[in-house]
Amino acid sequence: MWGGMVMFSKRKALLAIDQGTTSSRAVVFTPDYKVVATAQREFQQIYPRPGWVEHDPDVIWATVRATAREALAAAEKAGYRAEAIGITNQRETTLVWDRATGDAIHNAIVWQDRRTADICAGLRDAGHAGLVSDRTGLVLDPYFSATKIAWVLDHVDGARARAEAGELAFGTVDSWLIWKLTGGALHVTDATNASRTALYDIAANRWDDELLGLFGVPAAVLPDVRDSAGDFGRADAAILGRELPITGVAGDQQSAAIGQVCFNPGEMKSTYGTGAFLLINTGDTPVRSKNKLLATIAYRIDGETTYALEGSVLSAGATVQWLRDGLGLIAKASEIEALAQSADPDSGVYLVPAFTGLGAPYWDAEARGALTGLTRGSGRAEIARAALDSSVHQTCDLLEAMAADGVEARSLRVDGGMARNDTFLQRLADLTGIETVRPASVEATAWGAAFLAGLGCGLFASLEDGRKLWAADQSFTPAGDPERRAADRKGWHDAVARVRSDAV
Ligand SMILES: Nc1ncnc2c1ncn2[C@@H]1O[C@H](COP(=O)(O)OP(=O)(O)O)[C@@H](O)[C@H]1O
Ligand SMILES: O=P(O)(O)OC[C@H](O)CO
Repeated sequence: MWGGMVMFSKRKALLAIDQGTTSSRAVVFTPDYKVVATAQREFQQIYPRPGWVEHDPDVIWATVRATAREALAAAEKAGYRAEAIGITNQRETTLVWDRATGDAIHNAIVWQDRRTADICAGLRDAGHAGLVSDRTGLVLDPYFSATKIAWVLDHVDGARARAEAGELAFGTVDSWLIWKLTGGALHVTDATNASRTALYDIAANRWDDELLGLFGVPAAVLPDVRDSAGDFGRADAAILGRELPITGVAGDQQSAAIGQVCFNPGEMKSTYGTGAFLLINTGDTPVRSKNKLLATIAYRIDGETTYALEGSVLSAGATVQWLRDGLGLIAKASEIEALAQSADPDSGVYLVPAFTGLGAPYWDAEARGALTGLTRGSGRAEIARAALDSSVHQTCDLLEAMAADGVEARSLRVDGGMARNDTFLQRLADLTGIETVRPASVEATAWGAAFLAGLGCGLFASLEDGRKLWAADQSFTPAGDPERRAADRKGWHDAVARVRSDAV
């Protein structure tokens, strides 16, 4: 007791920084997965040309710093003190900065950006797709960082020469944030983020010289790759108010898979945010898909790599946003549920949301969206239902591709903004024929990073500590008529066939 004041020690907590495509969030968790404080800032999307998507690197950093400070302060007020930071991030998004000044030399080129579609097509035509998929588990598509890095080096005056001279650094958003948080002390990333660059040999766990040559990326720009839990330096006291170790890092979809405790082969999650990303744990070996799914690193802990097979859908929640912002059919995303329920279930209307092309299993960067099957009886409700169904059908496409690769799942754990929508989840169970489970907490992505940070700083001993903390909220059991399902799937495939860039 000093001066009449009783000093209580604060309870331990973990700060997750979740830097997403549309917003930056900070969440402070207790070690038993309770949310103590959150802060969130949306930021501007920059669309310089059709198919191009950029973010301002300084805005990414400013929103992360502001939300982290706000969440830490709120947690302190509530009696909690963060012990460590975990970072999770939109993946593939590419930044290049000047090592001397710490300033980015170009806007971040976002994963959705298609500006390098021609470069990818050229490399495919020249027969390089096999090398890329063998080494990286990825397909040759503008989605991944490699061609975006080369684009920046070739379009900013003098950048290529400066990169070769070691003056520039490349990073995905995690690297950029660690660089900023540590005051430029560390240029690092984790294995999950490295596995999304198309420059990383996922089996050998190293940057690949042949790929660096193929894509024209100088090795001097690359970050050091670390385990997903461990030492990522210390956030400078001047930035967050006090020094804090960064001890966990993973790309956001891998982080969600960790938060959803997909630790055994066959355990699967699907996150429905802007896009939708389905990851199934495939154990200690990457599964080489014959159906254009991605083999990726799920996490690397204590030097042991666990792999996942991933299906990436480019537009899921973004389709709901388009109904809200583009068409004005709804005022809020949540209104889509009631509207879709009022639709004629046999309307035959399909929406193919190929706004930025189609992801897995099509990988058609040039495809563009369509609404098909319209009649005079089709209205707002039918379009809303078709919009929700487009995420259901795209999930079915992924599961069918996985099954064709010999990877089957028994149940699907869902999270992300759209997972609040019960109508959507019931349709998902009905059309996939798989039990669909929503966990008690929808914070899987942020929790995954907090959990990794807890592992990295010794608050947790092993992954099994995470499993004990996961609980289900609601299960959606498949129902519905198989004939209607088959007709629905056929209707979807017909609609997709019409938008394919190679369709005749
Ligand atoms: N009730 C709902 N039904 C359908 N979609 C929803 C609902 N609530 C939110 N969404 C969609 O979920 C997305 C937001 O999810 P979130 O996980 O926060 O995304 P991200 O991390 O990609 O920014 C938005 O695209 C929004 O349109
Ligand atoms: O920011 P999100 O949640 O839309 O996730 C983006 C993915 O990481 C892109 O690969």
